[in-house]
Amino acid sequence: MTSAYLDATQDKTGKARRRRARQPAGLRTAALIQTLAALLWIPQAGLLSIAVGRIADGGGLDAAVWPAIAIALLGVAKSCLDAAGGRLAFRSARVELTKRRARAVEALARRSPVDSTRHTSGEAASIVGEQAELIVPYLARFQPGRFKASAVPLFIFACVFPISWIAALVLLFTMPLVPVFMALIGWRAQAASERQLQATGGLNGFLLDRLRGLSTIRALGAVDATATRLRADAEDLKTRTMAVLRIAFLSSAVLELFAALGVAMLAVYVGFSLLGQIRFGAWTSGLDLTSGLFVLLLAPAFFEPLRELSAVWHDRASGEAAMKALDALSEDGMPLPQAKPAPGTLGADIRFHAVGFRYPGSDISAVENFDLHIRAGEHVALLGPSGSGKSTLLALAAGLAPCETGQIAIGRQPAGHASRSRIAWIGQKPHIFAGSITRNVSLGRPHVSAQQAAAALDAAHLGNLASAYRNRPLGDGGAGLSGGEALRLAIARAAADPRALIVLADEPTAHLDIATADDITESLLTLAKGRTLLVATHDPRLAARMGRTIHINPEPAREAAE
Ligand SMILES: Nc1ncnc2c1ncn2[C@@H]1O[C@H](COP(=O)(O)OP(=O)(O)OP(=O)(O)O)[C@@H](O)[C@H]1O
Repeated sequence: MTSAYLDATQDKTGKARRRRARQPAGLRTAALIQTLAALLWIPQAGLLSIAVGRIADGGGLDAAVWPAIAIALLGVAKSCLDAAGGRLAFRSARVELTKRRARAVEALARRSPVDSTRHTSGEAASIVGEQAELIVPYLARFQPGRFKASAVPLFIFACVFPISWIAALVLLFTMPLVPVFMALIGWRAQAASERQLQATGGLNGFLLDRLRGLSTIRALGAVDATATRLRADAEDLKTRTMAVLRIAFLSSAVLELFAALGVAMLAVYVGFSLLGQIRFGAWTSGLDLTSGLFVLLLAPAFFEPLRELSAVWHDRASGEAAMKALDALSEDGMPLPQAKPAPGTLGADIRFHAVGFRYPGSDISAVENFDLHIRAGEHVALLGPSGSGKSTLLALAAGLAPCETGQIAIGRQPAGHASRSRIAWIGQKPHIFAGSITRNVSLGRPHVSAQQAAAALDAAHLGNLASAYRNRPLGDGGAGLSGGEALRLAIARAAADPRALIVLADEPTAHLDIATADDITESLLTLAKGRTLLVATHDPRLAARMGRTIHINPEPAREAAE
């Protein structure tokens, strides 16, 4: 069986290109098994016609015993083959889905977190978790169904033609109408399914985003506007889902109509032939009961695979749309730096050499030709106006995005995968997970023990809070913690990791009152003892506590040792 579904692969330049991929071997075998099961109806129908013919010729019930036993045995074999084929198809489809999901998740994990062209989290979760499931019925039911629908009618046609050319002709003329109409409908179904999946992903993304920002929405009185938008999106999704369902029902109705017409025409022909009213169409003088019944029994079986195919026709549209969405997720955007580890130790000094960087889709460089050497154990502040590229420099040093020009070395290693394990990052808005404080500090890292997490909490002056929350989990997004406490928790996360030789902190004292800011500064300095510290800040009090301050301007950076 030839290939039939789309696949996205990466060429050398990282661009995704589409090609037709071969079906998994399991699906091809499953299609063959299911087709064989359907073909067993031909000998069953033959035996049934012979048995009825013998009884009608006065042979009595005895003449029908052996055919009846053979029919029963064939029936058992048919059921077993059908079940085995279905099972194999389902398993192969799930394996294929897992492969595609893994590919999409790996591609997502390869992308830089600072790439704003990434899919929204809600949309990605919706595609990987929910929409991807639509691939299973498509592969497990539609693909074998299509093979069956192209093979079984041919065999039945080959059996009917030697008995009656007119019956074969009826089948021949009614059959092509079915695929033609289904193709026409399928065309629209594909577009409708894509629109529906887009709406589902969009709604999920919107919902997740607004749930995260619920307190902002409430605080600024935007609840009504958000609810109205949500209602409009839900209505839109409903309309698109109904469009898909309408097309699915229409395709089934069209097929049932043509199948019923074909069977009815054959029944009329066979009936009148047996009554002796029609004497043409058969190769011999006319149809007898055995051959007439055989043709009549095969007629529904001729259309059966096509009817089954129409029942799963909309699976194709939604399955291919889901594959497209999953493949789009698998496309690479701005990758995390993947530089191969160089010989030599990681070290704790940072060297920026002629570093330049531009965000995807932006015409302006966020950082241009930046040079700086930070010695191991040194504490440095990056000071500069908003938008001058301080956070970007920190992200580049953390190996969260590749430099466009120049390079950054951590010790003797290029900033990237290897160096990330040596760096602790304290972001502007640390994410606090729902759960215990200790788990929020250890984050499940195997090299961070419960004792290290407790010591880090003490060092970040969160010991009392940790005792108060011993039996109580923190709420979603850090509900229950003040802004200063959330920042201290982020400091504790960094302090708990004994492998982190370098600490990067992005505006750790922003939006805090002077007393809390001073407190955070002290915690940061305690954490950074014996480690390299690079802080992006607007806070002159924090900068004054560092060993050196680097002033950054949007123009080429200038260094001022203080
Ligand atoms: N993820 C992003 N995608 C696209 N552009 C971005 C992204 N993050 C920052 N920028 C742009 O890059 C430039 C530098 O931003 P950056 O956040 O590094 O500045 P900053 O000096 O840290 O600013 P602030 O002090 O306000 O935090 C800005 O023009 C900003 O709009």
